[in-house]
Amino acid sequence: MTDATAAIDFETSPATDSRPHRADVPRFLRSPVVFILHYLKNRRWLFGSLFAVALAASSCSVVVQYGMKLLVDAISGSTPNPSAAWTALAFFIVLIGMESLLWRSSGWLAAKTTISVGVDVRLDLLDYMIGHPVRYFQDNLAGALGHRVTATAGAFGILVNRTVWDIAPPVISFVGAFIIFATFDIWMSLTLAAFALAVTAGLILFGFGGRELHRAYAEQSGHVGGELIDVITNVWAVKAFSARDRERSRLAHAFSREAVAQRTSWMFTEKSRVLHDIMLLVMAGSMLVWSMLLWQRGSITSGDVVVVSALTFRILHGSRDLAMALVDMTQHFSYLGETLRIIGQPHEIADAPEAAPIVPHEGEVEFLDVAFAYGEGRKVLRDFTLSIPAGQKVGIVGPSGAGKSTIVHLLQRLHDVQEGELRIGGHPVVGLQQDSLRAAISVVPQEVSLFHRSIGDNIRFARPNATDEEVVAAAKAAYCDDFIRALPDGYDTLVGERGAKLSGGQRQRVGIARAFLKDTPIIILDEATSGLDTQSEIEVQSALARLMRDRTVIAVAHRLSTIAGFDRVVVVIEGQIVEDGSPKDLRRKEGGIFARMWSLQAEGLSMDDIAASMIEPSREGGYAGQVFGLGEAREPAKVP
Ligand SMILES: Nc1ncnc2c1ncn2[C@@H]1O[C@H](COP(=O)(O)OP(=O)(O)OP(=O)(O)O)[C@@H](O)[C@H]1O
Repeated sequence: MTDATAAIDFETSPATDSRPHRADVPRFLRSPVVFILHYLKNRRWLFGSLFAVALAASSCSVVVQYGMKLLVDAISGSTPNPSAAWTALAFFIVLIGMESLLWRSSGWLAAKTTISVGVDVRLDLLDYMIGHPVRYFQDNLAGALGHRVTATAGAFGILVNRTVWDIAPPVISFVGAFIIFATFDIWMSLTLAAFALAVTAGLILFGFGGRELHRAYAEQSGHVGGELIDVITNVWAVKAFSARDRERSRLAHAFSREAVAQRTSWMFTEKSRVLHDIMLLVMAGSMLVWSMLLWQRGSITSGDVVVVSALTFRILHGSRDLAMALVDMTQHFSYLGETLRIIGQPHEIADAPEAAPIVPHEGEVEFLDVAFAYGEGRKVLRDFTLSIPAGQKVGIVGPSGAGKSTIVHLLQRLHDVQEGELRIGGHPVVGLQQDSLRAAISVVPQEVSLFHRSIGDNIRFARPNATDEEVVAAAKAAYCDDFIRALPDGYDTLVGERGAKLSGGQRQRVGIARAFLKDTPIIILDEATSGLDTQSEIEVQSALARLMRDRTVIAVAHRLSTIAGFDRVVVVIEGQIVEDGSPKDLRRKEGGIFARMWSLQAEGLSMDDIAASMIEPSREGGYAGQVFGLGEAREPAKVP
């Protein structure tokens, strides 16, 4: 992270003690202009030098033309003057050398500045982006976001480089030519100005006309890129369904649509070149004729004719670069604006300014009258109260959609509660920094998320400063050590994309090893053993049993057998606790829901089959929550 990022200036609204805090967006992400100025200001001396050197180099290139005029005048006059000719030549050569030196210096400065800003931009955008909730990454594809971050860094470089190399030189040439032409004919200067402005404006207008074509090509190209990646990612399905030819012709279709869009966009650029060539011919021809007439009348020298022709060509060539640069820059500018709109949205969940960097050491968890809904949707949790003393192991069970995962997500503060309060170790979670809150919780999810790095690094991800011995100890505790040592490179073996080279059970155990290494007072098991075969489940269960010792555990479980040994089971239906007690007591409870779930699962029914068999459809035909025999159980549950 750069200093700039570290000092990100969050304008904040006054925070209250217990309400969630919504931070405003850092200033530099608010508009493309502010964004660009932010990075220019961060390296003001380097960028200042870059622009100064570029202006000096452009000026030099105009003066070089003047040097040529002096040389021609010295050798072509009626009385040749060798000493003036040699001086003019020396002046000319020195200027050419200076111009090269200045342009090369500008190249060096541009490389130094834009490359480092490219690093900063990517880190800053990534840093801010990671603060968005998980839902944001579900709504915006990961590949598209990654591409946007990289392209934005590129866009900044293009905007700077275009300004330095395509805008500064023609503008300086124009100003220089205007001054030089004015020394022999002011009307010539004014005509040149009018012509150059008309050519540039005409080309810009024409260029804007093509924006839609270029945009259509960019869209097609992005679409085709996505299709190609989709096929490669799903190569298993392509092979399994013998779909090679089908997919090939599907892609051929997409490629040819892209080719049409590309050709149209390219041809438009060619048309603008033709237009420019015609303008160049008319203007350069007129200026040359005009200067020749002035020379014929003896008003100007041969050198003046040379400088008029050289500068006219220079300006006209520059005008095309200028027009194209301006069109291109507006496109990059709007891309930047779009990126800032997507990435620079306010964080839904942000640390309050006074949030404490305290890592809770006690594993006590309290949900106090919590209500929660996703967006404007129905309430997923209502009047939800649950107190879990430190060290207790609680299983949360219930049908699909009951709100079980929501409960554990709220605990990690992936969302903020809308009513009530959530406390961990006695601290309201909204009063803690998110990083310190999460440092107190280890999560073993159903799908452990692994990086395409070595298996050792993946375990160490939980605690980057852990020693090799600690990593191995965690792996041993999670029953991973044996299988890791059997891998070709042991702990250095790369695990493949998202851990593809490991089995489901092995991935789970790596997840458990991470939790051992993180060593937190609270453990969340989010359906950690579903989807495993019996052998894997036995291994994972043994690892979990060790992990859970002396910690608070909250486990979302579909298979009731996995929580049979827990201290407590909470049955949740439609966001409310309907039963709460030890698994032993609940299993024995006459007519109890858990007892019926248990016996139905023993008969081989899944949790959803059980839920369906226990919920009676309402008269309207939907499930209105008419849960059999839940009248008493719907009373707020008591902590055992
Ligand atoms: N990100 C989300 N945006 C909108 N609604 C959501 C989101 N996540 C969950 N829901 C909804 O909230 C309700 C509770 O979901 P939750 O995932 O907590 O249930 P669950 O009990 O864990 O279900 P399952 O056992 O199927 O995982 C469901 O109706 C679900 O559709």
